[in-house]
Amino acid sequence: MIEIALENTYIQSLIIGLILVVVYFKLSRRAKLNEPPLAYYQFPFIGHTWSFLTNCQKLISESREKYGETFSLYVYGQIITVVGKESTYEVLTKHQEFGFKEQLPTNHILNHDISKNHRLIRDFITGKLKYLLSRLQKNIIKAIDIYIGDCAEPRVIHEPSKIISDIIAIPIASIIVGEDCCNHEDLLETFKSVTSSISKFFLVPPILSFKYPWLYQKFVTIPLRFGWSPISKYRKIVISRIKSVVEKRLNDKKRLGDAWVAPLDALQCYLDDPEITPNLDPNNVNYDYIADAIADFIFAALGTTNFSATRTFFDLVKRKQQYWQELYQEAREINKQCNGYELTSDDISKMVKLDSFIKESLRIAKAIIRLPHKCISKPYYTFTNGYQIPYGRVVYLNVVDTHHDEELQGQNPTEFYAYRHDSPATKVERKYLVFGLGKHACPGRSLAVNEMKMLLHNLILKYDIKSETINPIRGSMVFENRKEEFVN
Ligand code: HEM
Repeated sequence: MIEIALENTYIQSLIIGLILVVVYFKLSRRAKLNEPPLAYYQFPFIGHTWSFLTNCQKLISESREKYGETFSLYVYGQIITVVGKESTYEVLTKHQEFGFKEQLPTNHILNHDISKNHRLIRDFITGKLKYLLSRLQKNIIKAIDIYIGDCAEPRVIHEPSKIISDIIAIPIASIIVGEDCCNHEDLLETFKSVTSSISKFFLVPPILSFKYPWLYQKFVTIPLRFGWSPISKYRKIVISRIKSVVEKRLNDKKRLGDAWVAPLDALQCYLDDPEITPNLDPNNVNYDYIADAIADFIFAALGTTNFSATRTFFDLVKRKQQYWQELYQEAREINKQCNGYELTSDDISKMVKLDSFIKESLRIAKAIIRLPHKCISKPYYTFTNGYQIPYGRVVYLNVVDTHHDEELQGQNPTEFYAYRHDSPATKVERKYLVFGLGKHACPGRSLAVNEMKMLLHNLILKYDIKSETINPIRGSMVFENRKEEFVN
C-alpha cells in the first residue's frame, strides 16, 4: 500500500517537474523575444476576454493610448497581438510571414478547394466584370420594382434593411448561377440564408479555436460526423435548381462544339473544369462540389455586399439634408447624358460624388479590429518597429487606428465627410483597409462597389425617402415617387 502511495507521489512529482520544465522553456524562449507590451489584466485565465467581447472599442483605444500602436492582449486563453497603422501594411503585404486566418473554419462544412475557388472568383470577376454590368443593372432595377415598386402613394417600409438584402441578392445570384436560375424564390431564399446557417454552426465558444484549434475542430464537427450538415437543405435546393440547366449546357456544348456560346456566370466556370465535369457527361457531374463552391462564393460576396449596401443606404438617409440634393443632381446629370439607356462603365465612373460617399460610409463603419493573420515566420517575426512575435501568434489589425488617423484621413477624421477622398472606393491603399491589401485584397470589390452605386443611383432618382425615426437603422422608412421627372 505504502509502496503504491510512494510510487504515485513520485509520478505526480515527475509530472509537475516536467510541466515546470516545459513552462520554463516556453517562458525563457519568449523572454528572449522583444515582444510587444502585454496590456494589464486583472484576472488570470480570463485576461481581456470579457472586455474584448463586450467593449472591444474601449479596450483597444485605451490599450493603444497606454502601450502604443503595437501591443498584446490575453484573449480566449491565448496571447494575441494588435497592430496599428504603422505595422498593418507589413502584415498585409508580407505573405511569406503572415497567413490569413479564416475566422470560421468553413472547410469542414464545404466540400471544395477554397484557394482554387478564390482563384476562380478572382479570375471570373476581374476578367468578366465589364460584361456583367448590364445584367447587374437589369436585375437591380427589376429587384427594386419587386421589393419597393411604385410609390405614387407614400409607402411605409418597416424593415428597410431586409429590402436592401432582398434587392442585392437577385443581381448577385444572376452572376453566380445565371439568368435561367436566379429567379427561383426558393433558390434566392437559400442563398440569403446560407451565410447565417454557416456562421451559426460555428457559434461554439471560440475559446477552443484559439488555444486548441485541433480540439475545436473535433468539437464543432461532431454533428457532421453523424451525417448532419447546416447546409444540407441548401445543397438540395441548389442541386435541384441547377441540374436541368447543367444538363442542357453540357449537351449543347457537346452537340454544337465551337459554335456553342458559353453563358457568362460562375456556374459555367465550374462546368469548364474537367475534374468537375469529366467528359462532359451529364450523369457524372460533381454536383456536391459545385453546390459547395457556390456556397463559398455566396459566403464571400453576399453578406459583405449586403452589409455594406445597407450601411451606405442608412447613411444616405441619415445625412439627407447635407448630401441628398447634390447626389441627386449628379445622378440626374448622368441619367440625362445616357438618355435613359443602360449605364455603361463610363457612366458609372462618372458617379464621383456617390463613389466618395460610399467610400466614406465604408471607412467610418464601426469595424475596430479585423482581418486576423497568423504569424508563419519561423521561429519568430521582427516588425520594423523592433517588436518580435513568435511563430503561430495571431495578429489583429487595429483598423480604426488607420481609418481615424488625422495624418492619413485629413481633418476631423472621426467625422463623416463624404468628399474627403481623392481616390475611388475600389482602390486598396495603405490608408483604406475596407477591402484588405496586397495579394489577398478582395477580388470582388469592383463588383460590390458598382452594384452599390447602381442601387443607390436608382433609388436616389426614383424615390423621395424619409426616415420615421432619427436613427434610420431602427425604424421604418417612407418611400414616395419623386415628383421630378426622370428618364428610365
Ligand atoms: C462591400 C463588399 C465586400 C467587402 C467589404 C469585402 C471585404 C473583403 C476583405 C476585407 C477581404 C480580405 C482581404 C485580405 O485578406 O487582405 C476579402 C477577401 C475576399 N473577397 Fe471580398 N468583400 C466584399 C465583397 C466581395 C464580393 C462581391 C466577392 C465576390 C464576388 C468577394 C470575394 C472575396 C474573395 C474570394 C476573397 C478572398 C481573396 C483571397 O483569399 O485571395 N468579396 N473581401
